[in-house]
Amino acid sequence: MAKIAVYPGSFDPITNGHIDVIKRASKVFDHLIVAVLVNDSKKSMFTLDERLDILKHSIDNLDNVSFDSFSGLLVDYCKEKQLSAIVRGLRAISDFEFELQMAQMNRQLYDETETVFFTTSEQYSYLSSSLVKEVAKFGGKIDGLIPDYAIMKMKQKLSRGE
Ligand SMILES: Cc1cn(CCC(=O)O)c2ccccc12
Repeated sequence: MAKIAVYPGSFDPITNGHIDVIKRASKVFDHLIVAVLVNDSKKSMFTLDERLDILKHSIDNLDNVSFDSFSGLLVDYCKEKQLSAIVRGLRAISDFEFELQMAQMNRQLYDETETVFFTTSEQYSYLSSSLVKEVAKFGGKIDGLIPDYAIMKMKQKLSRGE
């Protein structure tokens, strides 16, 4: 039975740290779905379509990775697709408390899909999408932190004052 995993996130935008996790997880699972979480309560810089577009342009060389979006409970998505695992990335110990809480709640809700953690390369351990956006907003250099396509889209958006 093929082992299919989902890597959920807001990816607003994707960072090179996320990509590091995606590359690592794509080597472990038969197929990896990178799924953008639709969360209307959270103000995002990029729309859902823009985030999916950036993802597809940023990860075009892994043939066992696909893209999707979902709203509602992650475990309902896992149940519907009969997924083996939820992939989550860890940057530093500070990520662990929240991730452990999510993993234990998800197990309580649906104990058929395991949460599997991948540690990102230490060169990205300080990276977050929100910090990158903050730096970009003030004209700071973000080359090497997020994919070039994402940089181009972010510069477009910032130049429009969005
Ligand atoms: C950018 C980024 C955020 N996180 C926290 C979880 C998330 O929001 O996706 C990561 C975990 C591993 C690698 C990179 C990241």
